[in-house]
Amino acid sequence: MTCLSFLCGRKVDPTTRPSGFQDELSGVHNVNLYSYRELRLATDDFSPENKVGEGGFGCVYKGKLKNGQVAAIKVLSSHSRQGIREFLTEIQVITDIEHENLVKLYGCCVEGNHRILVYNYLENNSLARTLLGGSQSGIYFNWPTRVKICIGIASGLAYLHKEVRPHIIHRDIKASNILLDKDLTPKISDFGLAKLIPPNVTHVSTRVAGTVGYLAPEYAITGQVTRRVDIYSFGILLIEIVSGRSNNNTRLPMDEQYILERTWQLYERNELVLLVDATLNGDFDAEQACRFLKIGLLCTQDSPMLRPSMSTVVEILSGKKDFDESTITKPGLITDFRDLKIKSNPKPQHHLYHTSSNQNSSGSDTLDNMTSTSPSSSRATMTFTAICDRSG
Ligand SMILES: Nc1ncnc2c1ncn2[C@@H]1O[C@H](COP(=O)(O)OP(=O)(O)OP(=O)(O)O)[C@@H](O)[C@H]1O
Repeated sequence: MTCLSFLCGRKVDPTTRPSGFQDELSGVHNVNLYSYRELRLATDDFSPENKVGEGGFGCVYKGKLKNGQVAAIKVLSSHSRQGIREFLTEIQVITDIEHENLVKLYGCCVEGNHRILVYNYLENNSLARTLLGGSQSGIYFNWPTRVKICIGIASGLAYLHKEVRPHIIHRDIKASNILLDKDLTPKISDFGLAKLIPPNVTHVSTRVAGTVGYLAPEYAITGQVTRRVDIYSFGILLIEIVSGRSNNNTRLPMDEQYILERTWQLYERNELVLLVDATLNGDFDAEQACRFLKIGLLCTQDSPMLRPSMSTVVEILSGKKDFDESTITKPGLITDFRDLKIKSNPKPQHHLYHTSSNQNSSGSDTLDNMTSTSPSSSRATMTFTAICDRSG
């Protein structure tokens, strides 16, 4: 492994180098650069036995690096233009960032057409696969563990939003992007869609990208990204963690399928406790659990300005700060913008809440209209144009 600044630059064959690579990384220093050979050796030539998962951009392998570190080695699909863009963003955003609740990027490999990211290896997979993925994982998430996970994710996000300069908006907070280490400490991962917010800027306008079910309505409509977009997604995730179910479950009766609608119904009936995961068998602090669900509602309020900042959320979750329950207003519900259409190109329009039959492990569709993915991608990523059609 070579530890280099990309400014000094290790020479990469210009004929095979991904175009724009050095330009885009011109501000990134101290990226560890691994040779392809080292990563091949680390993973026993990327053997299927070492494969630990697969996402939209390629396979992930467990491997042992030359220095003895165990790593997760994410090999990006060589065909995917989106993969290159997100690969670069990931490096730009999280190189040099360290926080207990953020995944650590050890470095990358850029050799010929190979583009590989190397992370610290996290033993207990993602929340989507474990907590929301049924009982097969064998992990029991008791109530104190869930509390720790919720506060950990909130702390990681608060750090991105407030501590890091420039501030970072993640844009794809969801259960499959929360990995768990051996102690079930949560680590936010997948910074491929993240946006850096320059000083004194309140929002950045982009094309809509994110995951249906976690997407803040105002962002889906306007494409304006603010930190409140992450806060909305966090609110959904918080409710998922307390309830142990994913945000959209089509096996449930119609009026229970969308978790946020269900939470609001139960809140209005003063029956929030019914939403708490039944697998806890009543072994939880009911007052705290209902409080967490109400914080989920605070974070998903329709008006972005009413959502608390992530640092406030950390304080409320940890019981250091109170909030006035009577201030909770109606959440931004998918049903409120049923006529928001997502136009897929070149196929006919898809409603936001029914984008496609392809689903990722958390049961969510991923939207990203920046570019198209390789045909082999397992992720439901398509070319989209968001249009707001209120004419019915
Ligand atoms: N640092 C890591 N340590 C251990 N396993 C990991 C690590 N990173 C990823 N994985 C495994 O690889 C799988 C795929 O991860 P990846 O980030 O590529 O995609 P994803 O987030 O699951 O899906 P998508 O690309 O659709 O968002 C994860 O579900 C997890 O099982």
